[in-house]
Amino acid sequence: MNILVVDDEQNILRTTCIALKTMGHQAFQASSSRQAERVLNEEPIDAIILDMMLGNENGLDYLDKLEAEGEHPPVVVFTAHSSIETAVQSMKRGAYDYIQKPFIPEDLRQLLAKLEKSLADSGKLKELKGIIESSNPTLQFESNEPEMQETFRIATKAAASEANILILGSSGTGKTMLARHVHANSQRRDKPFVTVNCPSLSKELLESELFGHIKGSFTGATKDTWGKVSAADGGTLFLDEIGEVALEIQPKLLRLLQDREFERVGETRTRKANVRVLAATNRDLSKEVEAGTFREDLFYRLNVIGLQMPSLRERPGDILSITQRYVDFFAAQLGRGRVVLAEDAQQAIVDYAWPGNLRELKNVIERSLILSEGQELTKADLPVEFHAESEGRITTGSLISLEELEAAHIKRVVAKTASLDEASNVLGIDPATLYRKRKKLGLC
Ligand SMILES: Nc1ncnc2c1ncn2[C@@H]1O[C@H](COP(=O)(O)OP(=O)(O)OP(=O)(O)O)[C@@H](O)[C@H]1O
Repeated sequence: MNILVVDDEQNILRTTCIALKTMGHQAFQASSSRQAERVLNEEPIDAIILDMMLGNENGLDYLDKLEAEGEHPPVVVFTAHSSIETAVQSMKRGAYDYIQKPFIPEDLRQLLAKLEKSLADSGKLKELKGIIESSNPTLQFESNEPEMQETFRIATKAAASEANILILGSSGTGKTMLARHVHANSQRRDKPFVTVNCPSLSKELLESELFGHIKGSFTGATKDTWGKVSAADGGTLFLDEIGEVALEIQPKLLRLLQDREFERVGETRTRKANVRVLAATNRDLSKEVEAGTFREDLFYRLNVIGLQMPSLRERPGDILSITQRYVDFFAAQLGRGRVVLAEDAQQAIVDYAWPGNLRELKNVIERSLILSEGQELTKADLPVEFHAESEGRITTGSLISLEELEAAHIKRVVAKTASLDEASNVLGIDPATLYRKRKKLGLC
């Protein structure tokens, strides 16, 4: 851990810092609250050891100030042997624990081990909460399809290494879940898994989100922040939609990958971060490299191991087992007991193109279960796109206008293909024309 010791007695500062270093921590020192503020602004501190007697300052006042400012690292208070009252006061005012002076190193070691565990637990708790909130059915990392088996095999093997991994695949194929799976099977599993969603932020905000910034470095930077790179220190940084990162930021990412170095926005001081980077994209990054919109050196650094997530349509042998998982999960959530997938529903699900992949499958099953009743889910319970062929069937020769025929045909081809690019290929028109036609015919 990075620990800040705040004490005005130089020899105590020195001996405590030596003891901390011997225990494998990084020690920082300050002999006044002002110095402590400075260190807190400059270093990602995990815990503070604070003496109650800071010359003519009172440690309790400083503790109150930290509390008033909001979130701060946990504080362990140093108290004199005789002042148990102060120790109790400090705990009431937000200190994590206290230690009496003079202390023996073993007491300090035990207290910090307890603190480290509780920090790790609260980090895990946050992560677990995130997973529960996104309410995922149990994930399936087994497959009947050779291509998917190969991806899972390499992912599991690579998890144990420190290699950066680039996960390619269309939207909703499970890239993020695979990245989490890699982290959960890595040596870093007890450290944070931190996601940065690259396209959701402007160039400036993305840089600050990644590396942090110092107060006043741009409009709206009202206080110093530590970015996600610092938050992921010791763990895994997952860069989602890496293909969207602006060219200006790419050299900074390259430096992080190459030298593990970065600077906060508005600061010249270089910092180190021990992060493993996993990245994902639904773009063809090698084409982006050819087009000059993605740096080749960054591409190779990220792509030490490349994993390809096939689309759901390319995994016909897995569709029904995953569907059953989703049915079981949502049925349990809705208190419906066991729900069976009728044969006509199974057939319709296998025949459908699933352009939105696993995400779409999950949504379709959730929605169908919410809207249906009984212990069987039939084709009739599935959404309208599953009935296009049979209801109001339109064929060549039907007494309808050319425009209606064209609309019906485009709609069915789009439903049966995995992407709009593929649909435009089948239709023999370019993607821009397909877009215009869909718009004109009210299909998008
Ligand atoms: N291995 C799996 N088994 C079962 N369901 C899965 C699996 N992986 C992903 N899913 C489901 O699919 C949904 C989409 O997964 P995920 O967010 O990982 O896809 P993605 O490829 O990262 O999507 P995007 O590119 O849009 O970010 C998730 O909500 C999850 O429930």
